[in-house]
Amino acid sequence: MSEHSHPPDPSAAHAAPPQQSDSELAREQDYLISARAEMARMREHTLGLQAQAGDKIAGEHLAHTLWRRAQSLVDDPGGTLFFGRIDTLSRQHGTERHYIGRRHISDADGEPVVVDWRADVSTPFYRASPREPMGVRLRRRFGVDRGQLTAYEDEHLSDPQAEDLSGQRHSRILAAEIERPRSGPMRDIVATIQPEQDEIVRADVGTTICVQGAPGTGKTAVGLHRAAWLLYSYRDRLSRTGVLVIGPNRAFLEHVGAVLPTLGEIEVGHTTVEELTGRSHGTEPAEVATLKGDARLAQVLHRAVWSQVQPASEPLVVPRGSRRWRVPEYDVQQILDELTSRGVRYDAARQMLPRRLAHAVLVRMEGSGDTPDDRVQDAVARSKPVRDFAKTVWPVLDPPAVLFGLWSDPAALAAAADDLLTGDEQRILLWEKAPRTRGAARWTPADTVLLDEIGDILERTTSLGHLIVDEAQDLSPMQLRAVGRRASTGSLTVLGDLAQGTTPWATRSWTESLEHLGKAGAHVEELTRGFRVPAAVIEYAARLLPHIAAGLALPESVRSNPGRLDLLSADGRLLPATVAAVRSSLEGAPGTVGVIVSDTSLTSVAGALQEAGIRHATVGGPPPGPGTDAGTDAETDAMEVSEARVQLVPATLAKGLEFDQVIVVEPAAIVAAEPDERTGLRRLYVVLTRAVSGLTVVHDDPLPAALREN
Ligand SMILES: Nc1ncnc2c1ncn2[C@@H]1O[C@H](COP(=O)(O)OP(=O)(O)OP(=O)(O)O)[C@@H](O)[C@H]1O
Repeated sequence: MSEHSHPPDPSAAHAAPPQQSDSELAREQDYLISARAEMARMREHTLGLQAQAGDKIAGEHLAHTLWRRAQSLVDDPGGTLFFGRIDTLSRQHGTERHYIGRRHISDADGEPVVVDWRADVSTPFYRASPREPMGVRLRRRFGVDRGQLTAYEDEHLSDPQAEDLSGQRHSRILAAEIERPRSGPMRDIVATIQPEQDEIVRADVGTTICVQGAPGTGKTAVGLHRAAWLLYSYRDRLSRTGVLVIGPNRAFLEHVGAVLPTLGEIEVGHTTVEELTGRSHGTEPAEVATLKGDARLAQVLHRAVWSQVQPASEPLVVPRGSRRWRVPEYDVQQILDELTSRGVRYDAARQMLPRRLAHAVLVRMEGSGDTPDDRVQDAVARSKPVRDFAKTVWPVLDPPAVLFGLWSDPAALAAAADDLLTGDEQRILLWEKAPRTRGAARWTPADTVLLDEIGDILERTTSLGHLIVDEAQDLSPMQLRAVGRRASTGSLTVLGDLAQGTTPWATRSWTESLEHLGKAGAHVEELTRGFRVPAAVIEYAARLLPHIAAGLALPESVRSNPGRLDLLSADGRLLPATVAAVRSSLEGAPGTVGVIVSDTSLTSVAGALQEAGIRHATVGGPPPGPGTDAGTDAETDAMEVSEARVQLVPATLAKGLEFDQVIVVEPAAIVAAEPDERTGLRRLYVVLTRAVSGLTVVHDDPLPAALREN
């Protein structure tokens, strides 16, 4: 690699002054200026277009599309329109040069000035290597600061002497991006997507991929960029069928929610797994929730629904004029048997029943010499005797009624659970005291997943085009089924880390999870290079791995900064020591400071920070009670999490988040807050791996033994 500009150190590449003396850099800067002018021209052109359509609604739609297009062409003077360039040589096209940016820009003749990073021609920018140059002679990466190009780095890939320089250790620009202190919500990584990540991002639309990866290996980033790439590459299909991102909680979605809009994709839904299946009000012991998440429940529910179809115990009798037509029980039963074995949903079959019964009546009419036509069949199907008969043998159901029946009636549960659940298991599922009506039932989160399953047995759930499921290791088999049925005709990107599973029902194997998702056999890819956590911190956290997920590969930090790790014993003064650690982090470096505490210590730590005058916001909302930041400090209270440098984080909401510096308060309490030690240590592993620059562990109680081992 030849480097034509010299940022003082890797992490300062963004701040390096423009190299005005370098004529090549100046030429590239001129190109950027002309690209900006072309983009302004494109915007002017779009603004000048009139929305002319056949009718009012089409006109409004077109006007909205034009407005959105004009919005997407607003230039951000603080950013750059391209971050890379490739010069390629092919027999077909000769020498070509492409500038790679976040969006496509063309000149007045329609010739590309900047190509979208998602276009096929951009692929070699991410994947080419000296071993496989993909026709690339030159790959150039640009250093950028406040809208200016500050540096560039070249790789001459067709040079047989060239070494493989794709790793960030060799690229200051790449290193600078990775080492950048974190502040605010997650950003896109389009300029620096790595080859192994790019393979996942650009996998074909029909491909379901499962990505196992240690903390900070870029799973979330890859999933979001995959969504953006899919929408670009299959726009028509996916804007019709939809793309949805599913994350563990709202705090996580706020952290990642800006990435897709920055990439120009505003129509991707973001939801939590709980929101996916509806609101819940009740709580229950982990043991019960775990059982409700067991895949056997799918069969129990299936039986509970289909057993509502009653055996034909009476003939169908339909009076018409002076005649009474009679369909005997065994003929009715044949119709019921045929409908139950067709593989259609309960409601679809129920709706077919009246016509089937009417047909049986018509056959009898014909048998006695009548010549009834379709209208007669319709009339018979709609007649009261047929409708009443159909309703009796094939009742209308709704999910709450079915679940209410199971949880309140031991006989009903026993009939459906039969050989599937033990007597003890059935006992813990039953309500101790059943609510009087199903409207009064306080459904728990696990119940809502079961209601969703019943809903799907009754009526097919609409499938989307693509789903990105993050932190998927935490989903129960029944939750996985709920996600999977929303991708039954689409595909999935499943992201997670077995070592970070903190629910009682966390998955043990991706093979199993994929089966529950309805995508058995889908490819599992492992990412092992860590872009967030520096070596000193990841090595410390990895002491927990043998206790939480033996067999998983140690993550390899690719950060050149080894990071800072401080273990502080508080000597009985936990809160003052925490405050001091926060102060020192604030003074020591720029970027966010995440203070991660056990959920039960949230109030006391919030009080201590506030007393010390440290402005902060609490992830998930301020804790209740006096002496906290709720209501007592208007300034703190009003602060958005995304704006706060100091963020107080309950350990249960830390998953998926990252902070420039992290202070973990009292690890023993974080472990003890979980129902068992393994889950506690997994929670600790999650919180210890949130730091980009430095980790401080403040403790009064002894550290968990697993962390003391070396
Ligand atoms: N190719 C890359 N270039 C620059 N930064 C990257 C790259 N890949 C990942 N990162 C950064 O590394 C950090 C971690 O990424 P991300 O949150 O996607 O990891 P993760 O595997 O989902 O982590 P976790 O399992 O801890 O939630 C983010 O700041 C992300 O922007």
